[in-house]
Order: sequence, then C-alpha cells, then structure tokens
Amino acid sequence: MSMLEITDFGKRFTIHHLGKTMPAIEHINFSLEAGEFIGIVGKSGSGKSTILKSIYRTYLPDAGEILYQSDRFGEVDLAKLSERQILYLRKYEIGYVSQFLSVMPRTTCRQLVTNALLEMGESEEVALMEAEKSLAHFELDPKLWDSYPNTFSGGEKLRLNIAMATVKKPRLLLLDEPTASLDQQSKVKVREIIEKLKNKGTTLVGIFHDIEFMDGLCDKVFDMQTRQLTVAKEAVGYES
Ligand SMILES: Nc1ncnc2c1ncn2[C@@H]1O[C@H](COP(=O)(O)OP(=O)(O)OP(=O)(O)O)[C@@H](O)[C@H]1O
Repeated sequence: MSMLEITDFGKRFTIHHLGKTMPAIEHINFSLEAGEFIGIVGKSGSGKSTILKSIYRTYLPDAGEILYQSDRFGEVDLAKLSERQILYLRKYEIGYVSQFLSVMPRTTCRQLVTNALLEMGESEEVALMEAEKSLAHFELDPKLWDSYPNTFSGGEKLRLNIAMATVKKPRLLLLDEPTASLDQQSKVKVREIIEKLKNKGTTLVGIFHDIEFMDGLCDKVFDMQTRQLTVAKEAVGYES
C-alpha cells in the first residue's frame, strides 16, 4: 500500500479584489511508497508549493484526494481529517520545512528544537541532548543557541527550521526549497540528514531548485509540465 497517493488533485484560489477564482493546478496524480523520496520540479508558479501545502493541509484541496497511510489513523484522506487529527499528524507524523521560519516569539533557538521533541513526549534529558546534537550538526554557532531567532541570518533561520523538523524523525517529510539560501557546506549537511532519515524509513517529498544535488538520494522526479513521475536517473535535463 502506498504511503501517499494523490489522485486528480486540484486547487483554486479566489482573488477577492478581482472577484475571480483561478485554478492554480489541476489533475495531479502521483504516489509514493514508504521510504521513497520524490522530488517535484517545474517552472515558477506551476504549483509545486501548492501541492506540498495541501499535503500539510495548510491549503484545502478543491478536487481529488490526498490519501495518507497514517500510523495512528490508518489510511486517511488528509483533506477530510478534523483539525484535531491534523494537529496530531503534524506533531507526530508529518514534518514540513519551508524557506520561512515561523516560530513562537521570545523562544530561544535551543528551546524551539527541544520543544519539538518534548511535544512528542520525549523526556527533558533526551530532548535537550538531541536538540544540541541537531543544532551542532547544522553548524549553528553555540553562541546563538540561547538567542531568539528573529535576528538570525536567512541561512541560520533555514538551518534552524530544518533542525526543528528533522529532529522529530517524521514519518513523512515535506521539503519546500530547504536549501534555497544555503552555502555548499550547509547543503551537504541537509543532504546528510535526508540520507539518515531515508535510511530510517522516512518518506520524503521535496522541491529543490538544484535537484541534481540530491542525485542518488532522490528516487523519482515528478515533472509539473509533463505530469509524469520518472525514475530520478532517467529524468535528465529537468530544471526548476
Ligand atoms: N494563497 C494564494 N492565493 C492566491 N494565489 C495563490 C496562493 N498560493 C499560490 N497561488 C498561486 O498559485 C500558483 C502556484 O503557486 P505555487 O507557489 O504553488 O508555485 P510554485 O511552483 O511553488 O512556484 P515557485 O517555484 O515560484 O515557488 C501561482 O500562480 C500563485 O500565484
């Protein structure tokens, strides 16, 4: 059984000041097996982020189904779950990393990563230890650990974002350009974590500007233009 199956998915947006409703994407179909890593490629504005946000239920689909094999609830259509169920899945099963950090104000970097584990029921001792390991892995300067991230640089915010999502070892991880503003060394660190999570069974859907960087890790590529899912090695010449 697939971990995630998207069938005839579509999303429209209403532009209120124009009084118009416009389709962002239509007729999207693809599925992933447990432990697979699928990259989505396509032109700017083709709807890549809309797909990820709809899987995470930031957006509600207007058409189709997004079936997810949950550990807790069995097979569910993510669009039909209650808010409570979605919050449960976001806490325990589904992670999402975007280029933008949106966190509780006046909470230090260390607390944010620790809290991600505490809310999953991890003990304080383990949560603190794992949080520090994760921050060190992503080479966030220990001088920053007890600071509030609102003053962090773009790359530091992004690395914190990735640390918060990956430390939970989610069952399904959605990555929306997580390496967008990172230097080569930080990108390698992201790749290493993705590899580790994948080896432990995490299923991944990611949008990468430079998907070649995920060579050997990414199993399949979904091309927004052709609407086809191809084995990553065969998807030559793709660009975003
Ligand atoms: N909240 C929203 N309200 C109105 N229109 C939206 C909204 N979110 C996305 N859109 C529109 O839907 C289309 C797809 O946007 P989306 O962000 O999914 O594209 P993308 O492929 O991820 O682009 P990029 O590579 O530039 O990030 C765009 O035309 C965008 O303007």
